[in-house]
Amino acid sequence: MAEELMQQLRSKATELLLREEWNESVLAYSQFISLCQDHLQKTRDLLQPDPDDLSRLHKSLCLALSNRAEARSRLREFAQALQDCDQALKIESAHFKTLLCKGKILMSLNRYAMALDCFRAAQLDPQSCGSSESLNGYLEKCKKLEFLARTGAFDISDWIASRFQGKPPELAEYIGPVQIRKSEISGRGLFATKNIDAGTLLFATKAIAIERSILGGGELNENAQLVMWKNFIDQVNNSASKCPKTRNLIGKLSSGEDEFDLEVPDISLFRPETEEDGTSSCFDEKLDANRVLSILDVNSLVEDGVSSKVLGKNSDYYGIGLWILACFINHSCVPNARRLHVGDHVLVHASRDVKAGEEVTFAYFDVLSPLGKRKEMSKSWGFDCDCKRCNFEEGVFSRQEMREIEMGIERGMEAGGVVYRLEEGMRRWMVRGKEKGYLRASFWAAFYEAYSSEKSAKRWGRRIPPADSVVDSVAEAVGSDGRVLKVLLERLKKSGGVVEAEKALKLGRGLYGKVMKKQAMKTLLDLLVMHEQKAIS
Ligand SMILES: C[S@@+](CC[C@H](N)C(=O)[O-])C[C@H]1O[C@@H](n2cnc3c(N)ncnc32)[C@H](O)[C@@H]1O
Repeated sequence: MAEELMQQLRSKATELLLREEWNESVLAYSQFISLCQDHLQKTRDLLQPDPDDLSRLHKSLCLALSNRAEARSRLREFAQALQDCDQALKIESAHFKTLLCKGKILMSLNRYAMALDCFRAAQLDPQSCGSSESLNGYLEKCKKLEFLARTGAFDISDWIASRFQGKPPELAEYIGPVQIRKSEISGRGLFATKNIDAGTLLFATKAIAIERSILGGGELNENAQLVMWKNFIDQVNNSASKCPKTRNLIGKLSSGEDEFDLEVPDISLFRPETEEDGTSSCFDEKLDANRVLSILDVNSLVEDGVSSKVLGKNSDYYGIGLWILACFINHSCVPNARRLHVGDHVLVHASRDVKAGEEVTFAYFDVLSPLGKRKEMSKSWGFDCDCKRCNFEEGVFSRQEMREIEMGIERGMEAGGVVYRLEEGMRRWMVRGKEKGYLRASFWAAFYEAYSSEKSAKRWGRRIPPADSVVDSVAEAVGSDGRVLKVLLERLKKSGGVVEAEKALKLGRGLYGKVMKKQAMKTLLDLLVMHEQKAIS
């Protein structure tokens, strides 16, 4: 009787699995597994259990656990799916299907080294011959990702060479020379553990959740943004409910209050290989819905896709996401890092040379803007920026002459005139070195306009500084930026020059990172100029 019921349940579960009805299939397998375990226990309790019966039941149980793992992995319930795999492998340590399933789950969780062990073990199973093609495919992909996760040696050259056609390249999660420490800016921050040169990848991480949409203008836009925000919150909650580790990590993020008291998590916690540490049990009490909202408010980032940005495609495109490790980076108006979005990954690299022990910062908003505008933007982020540039500029912007320059801009003063007055002012106020770069960055719009127009360049001639020295000082102060690089590229196009070409490549590395070969970088820089020209015309 029990045998018959088991047979029926097994057929039903298999059918549901084949029909890809994952939830129902999990339920049916769970019933079958429980019956099978009972039956196994009863058979074992017999005075003389039949070894064939035991072996048959073990096989059935192993296969059912393996199939339930497959269904659970399709539902992205990875933790439970892994438990099923481990139970199945306890019964049959070389079970091909289970090893393949476990390898795929571990790969989805970015635990490449462990996934490789599974695929290699599966290769030893004689059953693997029939499925060798897909197994070899996974094995090769996993080897590549394991190498990337270990070395951070990403290369997106081919994708750029194809003008971002097709899917973005497959990337791994990687953590480079950084650690989390208490920050003098606020709460915790990310710090360099060694000297790093511009373009070096600091880390790459995949989003916990991303919600993307094409938004139109007006009221519709506002409604669509609300819907997006709601979907995004649902996605985050969904990820958190399915993975205790994700839940635990989200719980470590700032909700914007009492940042000074927040614990400083060890960077190893963010490595995909690190198992859940058990603290999640007390976690649910802390992570209520309001807290999730505050956490997302403080930590979510707008996606800045390199492909759409460079090609100027889909200007209405909007994506919002949560990239956990990036959440520990504080803002500075003199940032030393940038982010590059490729697919669902964010790659954070140094945008200029960074010293060991220096805090890694990126810009939450446009830092090529004057102090007043930056203060507004920082307020809307819920903090008052207290960086050295803001502190320095507080003093300078209170000068009467500075106010006159700002008023001149409002009244439509010619860009060359603004630049001239600012440069003259800096000479009189004895502003030197980096601080010159700060103020030039604040008035970048005027510099940009002055250098972009032939008429202005002719009119102001030597009374305004040469563009390349301004580009150098702004890049040194605030790191690489597409608009700054563009001025250099325009000059390069007109007058050539090896030094300028090298300088442009260095700025390009600061802007996009070292994740592409020289030729691909040149292609990207050409695309950048073409897009800017289109945007201007
Ligand atoms: C994404 S978190 C950055 C990491 C955060 N410090 C932590 O301990 O988790 C953003 C929050 O950090 C703080 N923050 C970031 N940059 C700041 C700055 N320049 N000045 C003051 N507070 C800043 C603000 O409270 C902001 O809401």
